[in-house]
Amino acid sequence: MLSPLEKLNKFLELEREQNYENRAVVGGLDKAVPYWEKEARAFQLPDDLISFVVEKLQEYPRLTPEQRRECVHQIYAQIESCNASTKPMVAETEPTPAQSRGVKLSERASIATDAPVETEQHILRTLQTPLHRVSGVGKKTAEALEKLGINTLQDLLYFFPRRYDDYSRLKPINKLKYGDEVTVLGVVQAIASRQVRDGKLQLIEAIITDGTGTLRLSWFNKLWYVNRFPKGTQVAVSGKLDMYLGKLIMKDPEIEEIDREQLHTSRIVPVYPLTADLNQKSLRRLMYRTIMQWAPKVSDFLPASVRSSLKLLELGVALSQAHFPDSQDVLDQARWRLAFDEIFLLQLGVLRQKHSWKSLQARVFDVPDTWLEQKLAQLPYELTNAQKRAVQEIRADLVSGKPMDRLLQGDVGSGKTIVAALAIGMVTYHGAQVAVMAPTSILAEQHYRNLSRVLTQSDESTLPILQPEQIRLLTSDVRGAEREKILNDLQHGSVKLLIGTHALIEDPVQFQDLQLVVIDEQHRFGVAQRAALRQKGNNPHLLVMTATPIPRSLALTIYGDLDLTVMDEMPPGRQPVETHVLHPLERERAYQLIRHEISKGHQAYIIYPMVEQNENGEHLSVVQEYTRLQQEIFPEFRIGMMHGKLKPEEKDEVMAGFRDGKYHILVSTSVIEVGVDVPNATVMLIEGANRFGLAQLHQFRGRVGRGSEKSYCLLIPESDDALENERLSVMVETNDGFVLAEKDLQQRGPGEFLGTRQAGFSELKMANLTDVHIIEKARQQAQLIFQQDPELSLPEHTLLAKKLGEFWRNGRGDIS
Ligand SMILES: Nc1ncnc2c1ncn2[C@@H]1O[C@H](COP(=O)(O)OP(=O)(O)OP(=O)(O)O)[C@@H](O)[C@H]1O
Repeated sequence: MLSPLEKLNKFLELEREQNYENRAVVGGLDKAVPYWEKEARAFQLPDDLISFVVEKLQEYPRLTPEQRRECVHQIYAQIESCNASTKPMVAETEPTPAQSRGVKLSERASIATDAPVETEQHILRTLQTPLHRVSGVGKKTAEALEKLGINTLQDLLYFFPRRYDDYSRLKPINKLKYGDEVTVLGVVQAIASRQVRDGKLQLIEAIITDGTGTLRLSWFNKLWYVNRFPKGTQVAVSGKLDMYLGKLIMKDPEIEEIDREQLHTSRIVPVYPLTADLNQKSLRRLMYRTIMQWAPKVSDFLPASVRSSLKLLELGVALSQAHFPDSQDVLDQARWRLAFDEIFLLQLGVLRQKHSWKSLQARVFDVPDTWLEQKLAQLPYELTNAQKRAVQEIRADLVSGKPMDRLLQGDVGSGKTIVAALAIGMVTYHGAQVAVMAPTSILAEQHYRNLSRVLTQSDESTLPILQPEQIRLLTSDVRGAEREKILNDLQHGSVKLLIGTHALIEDPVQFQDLQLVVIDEQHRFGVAQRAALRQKGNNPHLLVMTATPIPRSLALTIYGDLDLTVMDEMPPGRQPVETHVLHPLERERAYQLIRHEISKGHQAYIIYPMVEQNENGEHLSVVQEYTRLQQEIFPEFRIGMMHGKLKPEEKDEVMAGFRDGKYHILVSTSVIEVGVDVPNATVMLIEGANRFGLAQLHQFRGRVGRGSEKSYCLLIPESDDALENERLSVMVETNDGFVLAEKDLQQRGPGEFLGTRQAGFSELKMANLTDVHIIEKARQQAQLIFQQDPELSLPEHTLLAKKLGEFWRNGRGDIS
């Protein structure tokens, strides 16, 4: 039997669909209303809801179609608000088939008649309900949403539109002009398909009308549109107006069925990301119901002081408006508030992380002045002022009794290795152990070689700090007996310095006395991985190194838990690398420059974006080009080839060969992006340069110009696309890594800039890490709260503490 709300809903649905014939199912209005009213009272629906609906339905027959739609909308809104204040949209038990069948308002109403009174706790718990248990969300929809990472009601509230269609700025059809790019609303008057071009193509044509005129639409090969948008469907179409036989036409427009009820509530309509199993219309309906019911109930975790000082929208309002905005202005405010939340939580977490480390005790590693002076005197060069400052700061950290948390940021070639080596020396001087973690095995191998050379007495340019057997390399390629021996020696303390990839975090790796962790970060490890490696010791000191200069706004956000040392000075004698963007047809000029440099005794790199050609053979690849270069272009030179698919011994052999001058040219993929140090190389040719970000190109370029010889970097994009070349021309204009990083961040956004492997920003849905204004405000507020209540134990911070834990667990993996 249908409940009163189900009956009303059925009636309204038929009304909405203008399905007058079927209205007989629920009887005529004059009969339906008194009957409905009686039943509604028997079901103890709230009196005010009943009288409101009855009053509205009685007006109904006298209304114009436009007013009727408004009336239906008002009834819906009233039921929504009534539902919202009395019961959750959630089935506390598994839904019955009737409950999971559709999206009926009434089902929700009937499920929850005996729902408990909602406390804050209850709401928080309910928001964690898995979607498949939410009434009105079918199994298929729940599964499709799960694919988008949306598992609970709360996730749904934070599942923001991809874009918005602003129907408040619509043009009526009779005002359209040739060339306009517009969105038009109308009803499909006719739609049909026919075969054209000897049956090779299906042409679909439709006519829509909005009462002011008609507009013709056409598509090729979208046969399913004929069934998807039959006559009478209310649609929104977007595209550019063209002319055909003197009449306006929109060719291949985007088309979408429109919910009239939503157009009434908001003229700026959200467009959500979809998967194959979701359609915009039903998803938007689900979102509407969820938002209307739940957004107003969400408790605001931001302390009132923060909200009022920044005049932020209340959280519930911000969530509703971010989905169904009343105007562009409120939408902007809503997005600001939600972006602020994300950065604020990130900053607050970072401050707590720092506080929790700083409250720990760490071992003191003091070295006598004479030790340091003696080591520095053994170097073949004098440290730059920036290097000296970095060494002093690290030395001060190591005697502070608190764990060091330092980020050493220095542009390519600024000499970070020797600074790290001295830090390692200060700790191993006392017999303790050090771990160095790098993001790739090539880089780990490079560090192993460099640090082994610098730290053991192999020639006059090195520091006799460790014996060669005290330094070991551990990557996933090191296996069997060799691995066992390393792990054993590490546990017994005879290995003092272990260098490797994230293999170091794995369980079997046990140190006897780990006291310093050095991470060559390249933004590729998240806070969680740093913490995991740190767990291997007893509050060890931490030094993070990065060669990509990070714009300040970003550094504060992602590395706010670290103290910062910037090495902003290059060793003396460095000349800027002369950079040119060449047309693909000018490749021979590049080859000539390479020949010329090699004839002077120098070496060259040639970089390709791919290891092997893809199926279409579109992109130049290392393997094919290596053969061509060796046979046709440079038969007189020895060429080495390097890419990630080589075996570790092969990589070693190639790198060592290039360093020792056995190869004149090294052709490689991006594996040599960072850390490779061969000062004799003076030319870097980058093919497919358009496929790399500016910061990455700068890293490549940093492989040359490492000595005092003049060096060159040649960029060849795959096409002569003017825009692309414009982007690359920034490389010609500046050698300053900071400028390039800022540009890169603007061009590609933080996700790309930081690299796909960056762990930890999945919780940033609204915020853009380039928005310095929000970052500054969020940082100030986070600092204020943190100074007041570092443990977030005041009653007004209870919700905030909870939210913070949730945010960091979901997005960044850890917070203590
Ligand atoms: N103060 C200095 N004077 C002269 N040469 C130096 C000085 N410091 C370092 N070098 C040399 O500069 C080169 C680059 O140093 P290093 O490899 O440490 O750079 P880096 O900062 O690690 O750069 P990248 O991030 O590109 O690897 C090395 O050949 C090193 O020996």
